[in-house]
Amino acid sequence: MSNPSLLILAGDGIGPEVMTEVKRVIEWFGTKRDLAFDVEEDLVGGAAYDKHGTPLHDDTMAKALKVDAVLLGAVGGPKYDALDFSVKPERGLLRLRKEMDLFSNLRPAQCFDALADFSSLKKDIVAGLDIMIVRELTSGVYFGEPRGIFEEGNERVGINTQRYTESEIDRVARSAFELARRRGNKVCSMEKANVMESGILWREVVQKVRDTDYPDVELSHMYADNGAMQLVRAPKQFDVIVTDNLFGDILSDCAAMLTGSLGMLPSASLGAPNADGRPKALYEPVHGSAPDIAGQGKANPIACILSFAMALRYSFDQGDEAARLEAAIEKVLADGVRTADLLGEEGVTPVSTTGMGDAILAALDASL
Ligand SMILES: NC(=O)c1ccc[n+]([C@@H]2O[C@H](COP(=O)([O-])OP(=O)(O)OC[C@H]3O[C@@H](n4cnc5c(N)ncnc54)[C@H](O)[C@@H]3O)[C@@H](O)[C@H]2O)c1
Ligand SMILES: CC(C)[C@H](C(=O)O)[C@@H](O)C(=O)O
Ligand SMILES: [Mg+2]
Repeated sequence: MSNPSLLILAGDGIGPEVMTEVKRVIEWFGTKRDLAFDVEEDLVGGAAYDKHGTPLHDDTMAKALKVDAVLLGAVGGPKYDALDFSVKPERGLLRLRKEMDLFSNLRPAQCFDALADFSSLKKDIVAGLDIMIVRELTSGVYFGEPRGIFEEGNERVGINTQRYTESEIDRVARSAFELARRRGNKVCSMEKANVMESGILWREVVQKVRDTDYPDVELSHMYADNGAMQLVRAPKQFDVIVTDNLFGDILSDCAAMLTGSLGMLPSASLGAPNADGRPKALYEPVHGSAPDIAGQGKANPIACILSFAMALRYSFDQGDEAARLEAAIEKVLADGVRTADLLGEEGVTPVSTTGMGDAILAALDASL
């Protein structure tokens, strides 16, 4: 049988730096756990624009549709700020999400014990935190039509459209309820049904899916602005949060900070299962290309490495190996190893991106 296939798209800024550490981890699983992957690499974002004049070449798109999973680093950067909107690096990522139909974006926020003191919130508010944000990823205001900048009278008007069909809401709600059943059995759905019709429909459909097929799962509804406040006030009240594309983007950055750093938060973007039961999937850290620290060896690779752990669990049915990798990261943090974004304690000297990779590989060796 051939090895499972991975397409690595490291992208821009710190993307290639953190992905270098992920590649070492992938090699480790191949040599030490007999879990080898066929890895192919390609360009996305600004890196693809520099070579091809487009943030995602059609050949790369075709490869992404063929492989078992895609791992992505990050896209974007100030060098590309002035580009036409249609070829901006971020469009490459949005095309991947849309054409792979990755409608369910899982963004866990877990607080590692060793970092509870480091969160901007008080320790008792975040210690033991384990929530999962399910963000709808292929619709809503990111993709709705009409959109654009138009002339209207003697001025211009910028338009984006929030649009959700019942089936789009239904499928992401199901993925949230399925996940909840494997966790704390609780879903909180967030929208703004008080001001948006799309929010009214969202609330109705989520409730119907629950009443019809998931009556055993506890469901609550919350306005997304209150949700943001509650995430900072008492985040442990949540188990699974399901929300739309834009609210999910914002709420997941907020949740990331509960865990100490944006450099800690992984994500999985999943589509419908193929014939073999494996979903179309793309794994990426929640953070961006961090232009302020790019090229300095300072980036925290943990979010990207944890994204590979999610790939092991959700694409390759290797939950035990994913847990091994997560435990190695937990051990490294408990031992006090810190990249610069995780500083806060007195007298700690930060390690580089590679230094963090070295420590994680050593902890993996020690796990054998
Ligand atoms: N999925 C993605 O590829 C993605 C996500 C968000 C932003 N972006 C893009 O990235 C560029 C920069 O955006 P931004 O500055 O708003 O967000 P960002 O996530 O790149 O950075 C925000 C802050 O967090 C820090 N940070 C982020 N990841 C880190 C890591 N791994 N280790 C240490 N510190 C880290 C950065 O140094 C910065 O101070 C923009 O072009 C944006 O569009 C891409
Ligand atoms: C880079 C950008 C397109 C992206 C988004 O807005 O979805 C990012 O912020 C994210 O959270 O993955
Ligand atoms: Mg974002």
